[in-house]
This record gives sequence, C-alpha cells and structure tokens, in this order.
Amino acid sequence: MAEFLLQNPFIFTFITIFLLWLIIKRVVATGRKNLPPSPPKLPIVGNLHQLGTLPHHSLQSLASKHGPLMLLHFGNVPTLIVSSADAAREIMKTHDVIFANRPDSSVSRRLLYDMKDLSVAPYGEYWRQLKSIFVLQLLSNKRVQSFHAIREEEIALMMEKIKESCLSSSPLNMSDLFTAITNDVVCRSAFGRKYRDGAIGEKFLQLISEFLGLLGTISVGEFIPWLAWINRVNGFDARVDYVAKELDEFLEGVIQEHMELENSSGNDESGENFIDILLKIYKDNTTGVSIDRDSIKAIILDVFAAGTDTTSTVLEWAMTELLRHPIVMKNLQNEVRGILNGKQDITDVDLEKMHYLKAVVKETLRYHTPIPLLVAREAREDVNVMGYDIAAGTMVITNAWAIGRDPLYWDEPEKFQPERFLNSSIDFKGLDFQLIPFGAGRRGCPGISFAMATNELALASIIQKFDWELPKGAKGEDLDMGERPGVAIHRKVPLFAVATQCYF
Ligand code: HEM
Repeated sequence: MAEFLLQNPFIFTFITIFLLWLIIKRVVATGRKNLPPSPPKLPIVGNLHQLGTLPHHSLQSLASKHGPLMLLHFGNVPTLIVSSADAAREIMKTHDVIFANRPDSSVSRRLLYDMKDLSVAPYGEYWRQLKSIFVLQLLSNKRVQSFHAIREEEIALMMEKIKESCLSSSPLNMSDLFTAITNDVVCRSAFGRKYRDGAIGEKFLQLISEFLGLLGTISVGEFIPWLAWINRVNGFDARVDYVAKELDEFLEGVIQEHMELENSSGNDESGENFIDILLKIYKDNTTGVSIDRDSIKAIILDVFAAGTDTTSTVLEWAMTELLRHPIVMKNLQNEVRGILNGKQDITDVDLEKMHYLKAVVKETLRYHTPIPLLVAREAREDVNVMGYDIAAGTMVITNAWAIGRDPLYWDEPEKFQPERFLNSSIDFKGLDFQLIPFGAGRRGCPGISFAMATNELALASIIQKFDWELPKGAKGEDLDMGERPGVAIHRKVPLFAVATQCYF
C-alpha cells in the first residue's frame, strides 16, 4: 500500500488533504459547541474511576465544583449529570420529549426480553401502549384500592410476627421484615398468590434478588465495548443468561397456570391480579393494544424490579429516622392513635387524615431518596439546555438525592424534619422539581399510589400497635447510618429494633 501511494503522489496528496480536512472540520465543529463543564478524564475509562462505591455522593461533590450541569464520560459514553431542580425541570419538563429515551443495555436486553418491559423500552409507540396499560389498568387508583385487602392481610401477618417478638422482648430484623412485606404484597398483586415457602418459592425469591443485583451492576462492557470480553471471563454473562433462563421458566409456568385456571377469579374485576389483566389484553384484539407472551413476562419483571426494593427502602429508612428522633416518633404515634381512637383496622380514609404520617414519608423520600440517581435517560436528538449543547445519544443522570439536599431549596437540608412539609404544598408527584424521588414527565413513575399505599399502611400499623426502642438500650446517635451500594439504596447493616409494648 505504502509503495503504491509513493508511486502515485497525486492520490497520496489527495488522501492527506482529505484526512486533514476531516480532522479540522471535527475540531472546528467541537470548538464551536458550548459543552457543559467537565472534570478532567482518563484515557479509556473517562470519569468512571470517579464514581466510587456510592456514586450519588461522588457526583454531588463533583457538581459542587463544576455546576448543576456537567458532562462526564463513562468510558465512551458522554453522560450529562443533572444536580439542581432548575436543571432537572429543563430535562424532565421543558425538553421532556427529547429526553424520553432510556440508554440501551445488553444486560437489560437479555433480562427483559429485548426491552419489552416499560422501564427500559425505547420511547415510541410500543412504550406508549405499555404506559397506558400501567397507568389505566395495572396501577390506576381504583386498582390500587382493590388491593387494600391484600395489604391488610399481609400487614396483619407482619403484626403477628412483631407481637411474638414483643412478648419475648427479642430484637427484630426490621430490614428483613420490610423486604418480606413489600415482596409479598407485590407478589399477590401480580400473581394472585405468594411465592415464599417451599423449594419453588425460595428459588423464585433468590432469582428475583439476583435479577435486581444484575440490573444494578455497572458492567464495564456497556461503556467500553472492546472490554466486553471481561464479562465473559468473570462469569457475569453466564449469570445473566442463567437468571434470564430460570426466570423465564418460572414465569412460563405461572402464565400456563393462570391460563388453565381462567376465570378462577370470576367476573369480579376487583379480584383480578396483574397476570390475569395482562392475559385479557393479550387475547383481546379489540383494545388496540397488542402485547405478546414475552411482553407479559417483561412487564411482570418490571413490577418486581421497580416496585419491591424501592418500596422497602422507604420503610427501612423511615423507621431508622423514627428511632433516631424519639420526638418525631411520639408526634407520629399521637397522630395515628388519635385518629384511630382505639379502632384496630386502618382504612384509606383514616390514612388520608394522617398529615404528619405523610410528612414523615415525604421527608424520608427527600432525605433518603430510594433511587438517588433515578433511572437514566438518553437524548434522542441534539438540544440546547441552559445554554449548553447536548448531543443526541448523551446519557442523562439526575442526582435527585443531591437535589433533595440542596441548601438553595431546603432549610437545614441535612436534618430530618418532617415538620417542613406540614404547611407546604411541595409534593413528590413530579411538579416540584426540588423533590423528585419518582422522576417526572413522560417517563415518570406510574407506581406512586401503589408504593405509597403499602408504605403508609405499614408504617401507621407498626406505630399504632407497638412502642419501639433500639436493642440493648442503644441511643439513636449510635445507629450506623451507612448505605449499601445498589440501584435502590438500603442500609449497609440491617436495622434491628425491639417492640417494647403491644397495643392489640
Ligand atoms: C418508593 C417506591 C418507588 C420509587 C422511589 C420509584 C422510583 C421510580 C423512578 C425514579 C423512576 C424513573 C422516573 C423517570 O425516569 O423520570 C421510576 C419508573 C418506573 N417505576 Fe417506579 N418507583 C417506585 C415504585 C414503583 C412501583 C410500586 C411500581 C410498580 C408496581 C413502579 C413501576 C415503575 C415503572 C414501570 C417505571 C418506568 C416508567 C417509564 O419508563 O415510563 N415503581 N420509578
């Protein structure tokens, strides 16, 4: 080749000029762009090494130096980090349609039937159809109310367990208790029954826990494609394939069972579970919505991925803060017991009156945002945000945890003070961008009512029916407040507490 070029100086000159023109064009084009500030990056990994084990903390500290919109590079992937309420409003309201995509991921593809679920489905007609199924059919207010009996029964079982421990004054692992209750409520709403006991139940819970872990793993191959071989060598890919295959077999069995027992829940729509509802849509060609068997399985996995861990972290951190703040615990107990006035069952109407309870939950969502970095978005086209040029394909991460602790919007943000919400209209529904634990806009969470119904009823019940202390006379300030890395942030060490008095 070199010999050929030397013998043909005209071609050699032409190619050289052409390459130079390409380089200059690129430099000029980049130079003209007004990119957001970026911390220095390393070759190959970019800024990945700066994420640390708890990225919401590292990104908050980087943002304090570089501003509310910074451009990082995760390997090859340009990533916009959003760290203020104003910037979040630009992404999720002003330019919501442009940022309505999710980044592609080979792990999600393999675990979620080529992205046939709602959470990671690319923005478009299929996503729109699934969103309407979630909002209108699976998680409408009416449907969430129809699951009240499930919540009540499962919480009654939890109360019995606590009562037993209360009688023997033994410490209870509250973290495990909250994980179990949220799993069981989701499981019964999804399948109409629990999968907890026996070999099948245990295997299912194990698979779901591994599934959540794999979805939350930062896999190098996603960001540096030529290093994807590492996932094959270290067994990560094999694990993904194993979990995908085993979950598929389990879900196939469940679907088959429901098809055989068709109409088992009769015509009473209030008794329907998610699988029955989805099977109806699958078979009915008149609804204008078409889903296949894989969509049903992907949707069910979405419900477990998005609805279990997230909900239980709220209970875990709320209880942690109540034990650290005995006055807040007392205020809450007074409200709940005052409203119930000796009545044992708590209805949705009772919960509506519990303003302090709602303030405690809001403060927990602000201070311990369950998914601190929300769910990543991706720009579908070039766009200018707050004067900065953002290229199509840029991944977007919103640090909702940092926004919830921004002194620009919050007085004494590092203190747990539910009172701040008592005379305030600030809510978490996606309109107040200083409090966005559920995201906002088109891709906002459709499961808010479902999650809040379980959280409020569980919290009100354990506060109404028991008095609480930390084991061995420990004080609130002794509690380890460390966080465990993951998509949803749990306590690093489980929360143990003692129910000292029982009131039923
Ligand atoms: C405390 C509990 C929960 C929290 C903190 C939470 C948080 C979130 C967040 C941050 C997002 C991304 C929003 C965005 O991109 O703007 C999301 C999306 C989603 N959530 Fe939740 N969620 C919770 C409970 C639930 C429950 C119970 C379900 C279902 C039963 C659910 C289903 C979903 C789905 C399907 C999406 C994807 C929506 C889309 O991409 O269009 N979530 N959630």
